Amino acid sequence: MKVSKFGGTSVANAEQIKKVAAIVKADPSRKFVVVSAPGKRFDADKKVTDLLIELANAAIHNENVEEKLQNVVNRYREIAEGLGLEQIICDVIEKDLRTRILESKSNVELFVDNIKASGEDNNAKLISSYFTSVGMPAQYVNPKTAGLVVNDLPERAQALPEAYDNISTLRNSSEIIVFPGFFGYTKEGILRTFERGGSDITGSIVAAAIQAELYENFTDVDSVFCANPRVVNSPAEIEEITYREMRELSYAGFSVFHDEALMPVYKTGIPVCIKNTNNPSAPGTKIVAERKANRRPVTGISADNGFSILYVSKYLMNREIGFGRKLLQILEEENISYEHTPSGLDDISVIMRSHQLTPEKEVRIIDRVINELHAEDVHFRHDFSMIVVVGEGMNNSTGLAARAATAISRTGANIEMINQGSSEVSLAFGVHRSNEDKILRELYSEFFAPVTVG
Ligand SMILES: Nc1ncnc2c1ncn2[C@@H]1O[C@H](COP(=O)(O)OP(=O)(O)O)[C@@H](O)[C@H]1O
Ligand SMILES: N[C@@H](CC(=O)OP(=O)(O)O)C(=O)O
Repeated sequence: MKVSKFGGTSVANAEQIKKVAAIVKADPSRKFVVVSAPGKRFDADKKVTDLLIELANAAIHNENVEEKLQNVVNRYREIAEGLGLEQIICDVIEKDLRTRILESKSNVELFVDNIKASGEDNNAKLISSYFTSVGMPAQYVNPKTAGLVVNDLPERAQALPEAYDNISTLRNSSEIIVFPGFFGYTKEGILRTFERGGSDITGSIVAAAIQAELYENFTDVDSVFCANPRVVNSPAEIEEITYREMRELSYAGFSVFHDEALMPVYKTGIPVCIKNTNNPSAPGTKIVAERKANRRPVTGISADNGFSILYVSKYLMNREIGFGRKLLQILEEENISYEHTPSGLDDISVIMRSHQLTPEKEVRIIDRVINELHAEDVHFRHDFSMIVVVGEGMNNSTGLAARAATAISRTGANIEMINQGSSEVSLAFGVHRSNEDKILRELYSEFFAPVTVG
């Protein structure tokens, strides 16, 4: 049995959904279909999830929501029309959305999560009706009924262990299960969404729960490329990649697959295949526990922006027992997670995602580090990118860091931080955001340009 997840671009309009039906029909083992909300139909288009966020924000600010609501409903109307479905399904969707809009806004996060999740929920209802209408008996399954229980983190929920047992009972269904991605329910029955891009996570949870032979992730590219194709021209395709390589790359910018989606399949050893809805016969990229070695030490290079650095210096810091712990505790108390902590004798930098910071938090953190840890220089710097070079072959390849640093120096950019992960499958460089793209291109030509991936 396979679980096939179709991303936003694969379900963006009627034409795409017809391709999805053909793909599912072509292989009877595709019994579980996880769907996203309709995504972009063209570059300048808006995803339904973004339209829903606009709608939720308008409602919270007591603005007139009618136009924004119609923007969403019209996307489904257009799809239903193109698929030859009865318009009644759109009336059901509109009614559902109006009910959600009228719910209490006293807890803003809860309200927004509930509106956002309707994108996937209503699309799953629509797609299962379409499957049935073309002779593919299908059943929409709500994550609450299926028991996809999650913890109570708004906009970034995580599945609880019992979710897997609950969902496993769906194995015996004789119909194709159409499951909405992106959200689950707490034990108390509160809806919570995953992080953006989180339908990948739902697919992985379902695949692990039903012990699928394969988790297929259908998107709009033939494979995972060695670098972001929006920055590097025609990057090489990756045939096979390990879970840990993919985790490192997804976390740091390979938006094609959500990094958190790797955990459930990794734990159960289920292989993943990234495939193209627009070209399903292409082999795609396989994500596996172990892959055959190739000649290259580097598998991929990713880049992501939105990082800030907290710089702290204090003379004789190295002699002070507990300094690092106390510093990180201050961040913990501000609910901030960190990514890297490169340090010298008398200084330490803490690198974190900037979205966790507010001007007030920054002032509080600086005050506490000065007053409680008696540091001499404490300041934040923003607008950094992390460029991560990843490959299983890196740990037995000498001179790789030197090659990467030399390539970066050719761009004239300054390296703010270097961090070699202890697993030695990754090497991260902190650079100013303005240099991100040119560094990515230079590193790509250093490690990939002369040879084709085998
Ligand atoms: N290294 C990479 N390999 C392939 N695609 C990538 C990579 N990095 C970024 N992408 C982008 O990811 C996109 C697919 O992911 P996403 O937009 O989330 O699709 P979906 O709508 O299927 O969920 C591709 O169109 C591509 O622009
Ligand atoms: N629709 C949600 C969840 C998701 O996974 O979407 P997509 O498959 O289009 O990346 C989002 O936009 O974040």
